[in-house]
Amino acid sequence: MKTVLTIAGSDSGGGAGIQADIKAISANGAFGMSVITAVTAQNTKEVRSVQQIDLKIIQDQIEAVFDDIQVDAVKIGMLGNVETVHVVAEALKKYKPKCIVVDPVMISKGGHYLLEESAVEALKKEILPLSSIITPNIPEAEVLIGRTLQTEEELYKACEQIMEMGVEAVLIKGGHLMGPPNDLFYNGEDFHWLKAKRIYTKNTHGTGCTLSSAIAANLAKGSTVLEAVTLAKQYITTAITHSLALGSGHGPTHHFYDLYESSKMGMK
Ligand SMILES: Nc1ncnc2c1ncn2[C@@H]1O[C@H](COP(=O)(O)OP(=O)(O)OP(=O)(O)O)[C@@H](O)[C@H]1O
Ligand SMILES: Cc1ncc(CO)c(N)n1
Repeated sequence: MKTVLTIAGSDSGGGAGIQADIKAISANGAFGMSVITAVTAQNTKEVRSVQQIDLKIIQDQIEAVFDDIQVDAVKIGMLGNVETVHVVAEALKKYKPKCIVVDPVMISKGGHYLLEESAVEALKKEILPLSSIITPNIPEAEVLIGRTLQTEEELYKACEQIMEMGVEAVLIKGGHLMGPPNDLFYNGEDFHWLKAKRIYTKNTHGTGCTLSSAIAANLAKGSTVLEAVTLAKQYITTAITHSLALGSGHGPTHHFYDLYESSKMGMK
C-alpha cells in the first residue's frame, strides 16, 4: 500500500482540511496519515475560531511518522503562521520525501485568514522550492505574484512567474473564474488545460483540499505529475457532481470508498 502524509489543519465540519484529505487519499487508493498544524472550529458556513498547534507537537508528529513509516507523498495544506512554515520546511529538508504537493491555503470561502499575511513570504522562500507541484486558486496565485489575474495571457505569465519560485510544476485552479472551471498546468516546458464543465452547486467546500490530496495519492502510486493532475481533476469533478447538501452553507464534496458505487459512477 502506498502512503500519503497530509500536513494540514483540522476542519470540525469534515468537508475540508485533514478530514477531506484523508477521505480523498483513501478513495484514491492510498493510505492516509496526518500531521495536524491547527484545529479550526468550522462548519459549512464559517470558521469560528482557530487554535494553532504547538510547534514541538507538529515536529514530533512529523518525526514519529517519518522515523517509522515509508512516506510516498506529502500533501501540505493549512500551515497558519510563519513559525509553522519554518518547522515544516526544516522537517521536509531533513526527510526529503520524493513528492510534495503544496496547496497554498490562505483564506477560507467565508473570508477567514488561514495563513497570516506575514507568512506568505516564508511559504514562498521555504516551502515552494521543495515542492513537486503547487495548486493555487486564483486569489492565492494573485497573492503569490502580487498582481490580479483576469485574462488567459495573464494566467500563462503567472504560471511562469510561480515556476521561478522554485516549484517543479504549477496548477492554477479555475474554480473562481467566471465560465468553465478549467485549470492551467505548467511544468516549465508545456502548458496543459484541464477542462471541465461547471457544476452549478453551492456545495464546493474543500474542493482544493480534495484535489491536492487526490494528486498526492496518485503521485504516491507512481503516476507522473501530469497523469496525477489529470486523474485528480476527474476525481474532483465526480466528487462535486455528487456533493452533499449537508449544513446550510457550502456543503462538502462526496468521496467514494465503495468500489461498486464508484464503478456505477464511472470511476476506476
Ligand atoms: N462548480 C464547479 N464545477 C466543477 N469544478 C469545479 C467547480 N468549482 C471548483 N471546481 C474545480 O475544483 C478544483 C478546486 O478548485 P477551487 O478553485 O475551487 O479550489 P479552492 O478555492 O482552493 O477550494 P477550497 O478553498 O474550497 O478548498 C479545481 O479543479 C476547480 O476547477
Ligand atoms: C482546515 C482547513 N483547511 C483548508 C481549508 C480551505 O478549504 C479550510 N476551509 N479549512
